[in-house]
Amino acid sequence: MSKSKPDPNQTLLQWADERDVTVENEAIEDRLGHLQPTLVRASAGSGKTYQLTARLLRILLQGAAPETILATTFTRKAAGEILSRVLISLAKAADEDDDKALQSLRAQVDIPSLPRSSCLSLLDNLMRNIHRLRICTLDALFAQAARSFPFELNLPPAWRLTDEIEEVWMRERAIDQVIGTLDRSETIALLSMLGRGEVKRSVVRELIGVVETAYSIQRQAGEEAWKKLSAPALPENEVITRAAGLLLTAKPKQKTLKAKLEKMGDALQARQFACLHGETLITNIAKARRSGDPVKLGRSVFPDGLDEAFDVLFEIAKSETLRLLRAQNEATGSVLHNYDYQIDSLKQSARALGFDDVAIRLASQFAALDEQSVSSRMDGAVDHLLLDEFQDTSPVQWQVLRPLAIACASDREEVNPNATEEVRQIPRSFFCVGDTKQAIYGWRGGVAQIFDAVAIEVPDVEEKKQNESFRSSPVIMDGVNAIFRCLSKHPIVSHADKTNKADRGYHEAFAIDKFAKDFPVHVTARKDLAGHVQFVTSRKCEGDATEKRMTCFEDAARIVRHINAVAPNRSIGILTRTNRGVAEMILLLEAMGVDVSQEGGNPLTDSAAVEVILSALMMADHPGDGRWELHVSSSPLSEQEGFGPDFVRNLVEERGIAEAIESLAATIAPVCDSRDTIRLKQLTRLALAYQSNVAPRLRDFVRLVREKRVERPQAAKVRVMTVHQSKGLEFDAVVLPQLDGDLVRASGKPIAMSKKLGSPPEGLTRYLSHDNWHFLTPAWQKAFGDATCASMTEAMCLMYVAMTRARQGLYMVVPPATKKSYETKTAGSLIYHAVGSQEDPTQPETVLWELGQDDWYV
Ligand SMILES: Nc1ncnc2c1ncn2[C@@H]1O[C@H](COP(=O)(O)OP(=O)(O)OP(=O)(O)O)[C@@H](O)[C@H]1O
Repeated sequence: MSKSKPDPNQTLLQWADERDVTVENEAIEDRLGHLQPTLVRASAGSGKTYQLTARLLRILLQGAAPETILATTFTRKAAGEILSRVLISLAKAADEDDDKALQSLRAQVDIPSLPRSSCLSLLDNLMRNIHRLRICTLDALFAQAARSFPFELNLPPAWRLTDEIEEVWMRERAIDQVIGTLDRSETIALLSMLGRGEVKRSVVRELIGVVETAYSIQRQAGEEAWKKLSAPALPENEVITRAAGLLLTAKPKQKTLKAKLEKMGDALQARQFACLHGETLITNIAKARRSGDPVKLGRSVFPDGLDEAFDVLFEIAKSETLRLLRAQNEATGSVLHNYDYQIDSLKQSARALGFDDVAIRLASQFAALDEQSVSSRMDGAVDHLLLDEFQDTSPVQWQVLRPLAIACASDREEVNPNATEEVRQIPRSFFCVGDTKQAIYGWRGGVAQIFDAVAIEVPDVEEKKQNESFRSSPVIMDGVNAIFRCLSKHPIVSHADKTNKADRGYHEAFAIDKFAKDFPVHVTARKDLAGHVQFVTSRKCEGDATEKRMTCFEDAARIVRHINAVAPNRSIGILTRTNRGVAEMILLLEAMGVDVSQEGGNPLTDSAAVEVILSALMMADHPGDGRWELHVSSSPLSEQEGFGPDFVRNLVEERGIAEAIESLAATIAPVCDSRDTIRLKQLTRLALAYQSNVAPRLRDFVRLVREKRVERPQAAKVRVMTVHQSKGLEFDAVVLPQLDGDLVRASGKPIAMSKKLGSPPEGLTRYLSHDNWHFLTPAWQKAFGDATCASMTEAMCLMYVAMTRARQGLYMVVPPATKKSYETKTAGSLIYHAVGSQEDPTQPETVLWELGQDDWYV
């Protein structure tokens, strides 16, 4: 029977189904052959999601069953975006009236003869099996995988996942329990060790700091890793006495030298070494030993005969510094060990686990399993693995994914031995895409070099590069190239001491230089688009850093208001470094009358109506506290008969939190505007979800509402967010008002020493300020240097992500520099030197650099 025309008795889908199986699939398969394992290193806007979607569609068009495909990405939003792109492309291509869509799908999947009927039948198949197609975040995948290994992972029966609020709550309880295990003298000793000899913070704050920064890495490395950094013993007693004598009897001509030697000699004689911490003379001794020059103080050279005493001084300072660091490390390890026990017991008894818990348990389990067993137990066989945003994958996550990746990339000639009968036997495949220039989640454990691990560990991977943007105009690309390819012009790089690896500056310079040298020339397919790049100083401001920031924000807000007024349909993204910056910017824009929304949303407490309801709940929970009653008394709620703490408590007890809130909201609704009404509805929805908790308490719900961000249903054209939140998004114009903070800020994170990338660290230490790095062994100096390099690289990545969100307009506002040389370690200064601006950066309201035309939006 001819398959060229539909049988009137068949549905179009049945006809298409049959056609596919007999004719077109053969054509498609012939055309596709085996899919080579592929690793795509792609620049911003070059269509990573587009390519991943193309690969996914090709696999599906080849006839693979949806359940054999696993695609992962970084956020739920991105996962939703991929799925909707798959469905929309198919739906449009299946539409008989849309020839253009079919052509563009053919181009996307690289099958010029792709019949429309195949799109229709695949769409139909997918719609019926949508639940089988796994496009998810790594977190979701791991949670799902953990369900296949409940015994091996020692999971409590009927376990569930925690949310971020519950995690914080459990952490606080576990810290309380840790403190409960210590008596007063132990607490003081612990605090002193954690604070390296000083008690600066309360025990709770100190422990929260330790847990936040170090718990996750200790879980991978184990407590023993904190003992790897050793402290040398003090020189022998008589050696110290002799050195003290040499220092005290020396006769330099200059008074300053004499005073310094006496101070040092006295300290040695009295065995009081505390004054050696941060002592310039020690730094100068280290410098002289490196260069071979004599030891100096300022410009004055010490007399001969003191070298032995200087070496002893240095050794004492080294021993003291490393001894305190070692004690701090051991205290950190032991307190985290205690914390681990407490949090684990809490989670076991609540039968709850966080995403990190799941990933760590899986990683240790998977390390012991072979590829086939992992693949077969991952909730059904995975034949096709597609990894998006790969640069943000952590070493722990890669440990879990590696066996699957290797299984999918190997044996491509063979079909999966675990595949069921019904599943079409399609050769397996592996695809991975990401951009190391966008690795901005180092703090979560993401390591851009993981990318290189894929190239080495996955067999036969074909590497591809993609640096053509489908997003940005030529002007934006020229701007991005001009900045990032010339970063090394900054004095941080050109003046760096390239001989001193114990110097933080050396590693920072190295990172910037490498980023610039590795930066590929970006080109664009959007040659038709106009564009404008402008780098300006703000108005003059004599105030402190906060006032200077606010002046930049105000000037940035004016740029936004102008573009929004003349081109209201253009999308504008204002990207800040901090959450605080987001809140400040929103207030400013709202005060200027600009309709603005926040990415990720605000807590619902941005609505006065929600605040009133929360006060009513708090009033019921704390009847003795008059604040809540006072707040509620000025609202329509108080006009209800019998309204008071008992009224609300009874309402909640009888009808549950969600219904009680709905009822209270109904009373307020008549005086609410549409924005408040939407927020009230969202509050009710939040209460409905919260109600399913085991023991819902009013005050915990109020806390949840105050912390949880809820997006407005419709984003405004002007959106404010942090650079981190802007990842994956694009705007017609991007405004960057916060380019003057330190590029790298102290994170307090421990430093890890690892032999092999992706394997757990062998040694851990708390941070040591950079002027003490000369006391470290070369191996530890390297570990500190690598961490510095990683932080600086991440700062470059943040700049890159921010600038490449722009399609056509890019506006950067910095405060006027304090010196003409503008040699600060800030993004603004880097840009200034990279583009070779000849303008005076100390002048306010000055265009330091500009490309393109300012009427791009007409
Ligand atoms: N080959 C292509 N042909 C036409 N348009 C494309 C192509 N690839 C991507 N695009 C379009 O270019 C824009 C950027 O694509 P996409 O979001 O996939 O980039 P990306 O590489 O994921 O970007 P980023 O990493 O910066 O988030 C999108 O609007 C997309 O539809």
